[in-house]
Amino acid sequence: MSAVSTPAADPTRTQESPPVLVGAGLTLNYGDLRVLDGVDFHVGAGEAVGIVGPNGAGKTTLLNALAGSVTPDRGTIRLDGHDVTSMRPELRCRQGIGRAFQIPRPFGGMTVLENVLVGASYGTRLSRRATHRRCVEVLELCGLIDLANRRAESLGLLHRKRLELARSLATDPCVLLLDEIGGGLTDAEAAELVGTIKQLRTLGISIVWIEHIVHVLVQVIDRLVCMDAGRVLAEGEPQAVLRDAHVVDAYLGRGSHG
Ligand SMILES: Nc1ncnc2c1ncn2[C@@H]1O[C@H](COP(=O)(O)OP(=O)(O)OP(=O)(O)O)[C@@H](O)[C@H]1O
Repeated sequence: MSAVSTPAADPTRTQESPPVLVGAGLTLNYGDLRVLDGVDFHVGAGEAVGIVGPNGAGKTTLLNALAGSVTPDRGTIRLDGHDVTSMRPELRCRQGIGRAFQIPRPFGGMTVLENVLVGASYGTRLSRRATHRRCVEVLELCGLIDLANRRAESLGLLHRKRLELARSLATDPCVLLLDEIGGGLTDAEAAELVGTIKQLRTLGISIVWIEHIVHVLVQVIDRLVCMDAGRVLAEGEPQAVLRDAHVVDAYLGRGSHG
């Protein structure tokens, strides 16, 4: 790994922001292809970590492993100190790992509010009244309250992305995993999305965000991780990582980012 890595990136650190979600030594193969190769990753309480890297670096697979939709061949994943390596994704969701996907797939035939209600009913154990209140809060936070009764499939891309975010927030996550949610947005729309994600940070939610639109990502994150070929190539203070010669060579120099 590059020398950019800082002591603050040590998963054993015990400063104000203790690690909430930790992956240690994560290795995963698809047949002969090693997609994750001994990845150590962590995000602290209230911390926002960005992940960049060239296509095929293993970024989404890392998120899949953290969320539980794939199980690593080796390594462990801990949430709040508890081993969740073998825990199914729906149970991890109930334990506080929320996820928003690159391509929003709202439930068709349902309104915006109903979509968010599904997330809240599924991910939390709140009473009916509290669930409804939570959904209203989430819709307000995501700028969707005025569209609550609109059919989800009638939304434009930005609002679909907001709904994707709202659905995952409705599950009451302590860690939110975001996979290229800025993709396809105009600069103005991406700026709006940044505003929303900054608001989430004020609620103390930890964020892990894979994003090729680096200038958008760096407006939000505390720490940047660059992956290449299933490994962590560099991590640390975002601008320092972006200046790192290995990162420039493996990622920025290839022009694969947005
Ligand atoms: N289910 C799968 N079966 C076989 N190979 C897979 C599978 N999922 C991912 N891969 C391969 O694993 C490698 C890493 O994929 P991954 O999607 O994690 O990369 P990524 O860094 O997220 O890339 P991108 O920026 O293009 O989304 C790629 O070579 C991909 O083709």
